[in-house]
Amino acid sequence: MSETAAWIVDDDRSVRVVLGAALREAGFRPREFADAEAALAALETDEPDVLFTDVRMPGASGLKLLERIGLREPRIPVVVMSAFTDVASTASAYRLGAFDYLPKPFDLDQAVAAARRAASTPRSTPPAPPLAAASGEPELIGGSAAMRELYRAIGRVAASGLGVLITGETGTGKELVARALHRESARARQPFVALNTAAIPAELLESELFGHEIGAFTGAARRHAGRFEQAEGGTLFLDEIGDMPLALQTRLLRVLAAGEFYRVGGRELIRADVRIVAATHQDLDAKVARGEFRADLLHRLDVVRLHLPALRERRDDIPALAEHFLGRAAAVAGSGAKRFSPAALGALRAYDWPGNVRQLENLCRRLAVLAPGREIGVGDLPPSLLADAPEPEPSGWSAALRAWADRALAAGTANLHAQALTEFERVLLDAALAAHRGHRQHAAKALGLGRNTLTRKLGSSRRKRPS
Ligand SMILES: Nc1ncnc2c1ncn2[C@@H]1O[C@H](COP(=O)(O)OP(=O)(O)OP(=O)(O)O)[C@@H](O)[C@H]1O
Repeated sequence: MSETAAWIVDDDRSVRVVLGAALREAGFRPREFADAEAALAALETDEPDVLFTDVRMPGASGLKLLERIGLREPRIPVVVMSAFTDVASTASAYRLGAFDYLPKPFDLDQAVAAARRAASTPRSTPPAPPLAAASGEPELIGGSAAMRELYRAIGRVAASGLGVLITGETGTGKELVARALHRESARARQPFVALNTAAIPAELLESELFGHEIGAFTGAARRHAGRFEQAEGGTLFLDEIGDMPLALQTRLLRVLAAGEFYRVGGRELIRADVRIVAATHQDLDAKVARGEFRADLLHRLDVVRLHLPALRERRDDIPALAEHFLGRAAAVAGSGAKRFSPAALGALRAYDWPGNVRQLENLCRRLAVLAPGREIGVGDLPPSLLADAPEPEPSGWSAALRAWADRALAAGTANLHAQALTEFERVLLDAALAAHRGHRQHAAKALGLGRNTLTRKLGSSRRKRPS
């Protein structure tokens, strides 16, 4: 590769050095800047083929830099790097014309791949105009890797205006994602209209979608604007699209293809400038195979697919969600601030949540009102939740232990057995004490040890603990 100039703007020297080295190795010519002002000054006389920028820096932020580059040299592809991976940050970067958004800490291969893509993409697309995001709606919560990836995808596709199909089990937040897609799109100031296909009787669905004229059918006493009309210029969210009857699927497909429709019983042709975001918890490909869903409609809706993982597949998000819902529910109920004990949070984390986030939210609402004390303990949780909790599997840590042992043996580490035992006890004792807020007697009981044994072990584990 001929030498392609890659600029790195980051106040963190270690990021500049590590990323610079990786880019150099990949054939780029890196140049480093500690702040946005220095990069802007350099732009007076030189120009990179790709520019990486951090967001939070002393002086002008990376987003400000992106905006200024957009005004001066809109063809320079800018890759934004940030630890802030929520939908709003990601989407505002894309709105300001970012070429890509890398969540920090990032993988160097990912960064190099982004640089290659940027350098080889024809530079003709001007950035989309900036747009103030509406707010006040519930924000998506969760910082697990799966959710961060989702925020990034939302940020990327929101502004594109493409049709999106959101898949995921019931209660995983599909409607919230649809709202975020709308909020971060150029249609944000137009209406967001939702229709749950499964909640409306099949015979009423057509007039719900397309509206009807007076007398179009028995009981149609007034002209009614359908959801398509209500959503004009904005986004129509079709939830549970898999439940749409075949005849209506055919009509929907025609409307989407033609961009216009008639109300039921109407003669006036109505324009449909609507972005469709559809959602389903069903396997639509299987429905297509069974002849229950039109393949051509699926292709039309499924331009981009966003999958929402089940809550049990991102257990790391459970404590933050639970605390958020509990705080909100307690405020609404006026029942005073409450919190979960660490052991209760552990139990919530272990449960499988077949109803996903909605089930967790409902439980928190109940607990905010019904749990007596300020701290919600394991005993306040419904027994069904505890009975279903799977026995934790030791296989996860035994694999990690094995990997550690293999490495330590290869490195010729001395006293392997003693080291492993010390660590084993330390982790167990710390976990039990944390779960019982430092109460030794309770922690000992939970571990199946006598109190004196626990105290002795604590003494020796503290002595052996590396400083
Ligand atoms: N990541 C999240 N952060 C905060 N709240 C969430 C999150 N995910 C879901 N919720 C909340 O959980 C509830 C269910 O979410 P939502 O209605 O979007 O799910 P859904 O997947 O559309 O469900 P269904 O398939 O049953 O229609 C809502 O009250 C929503 O606000």
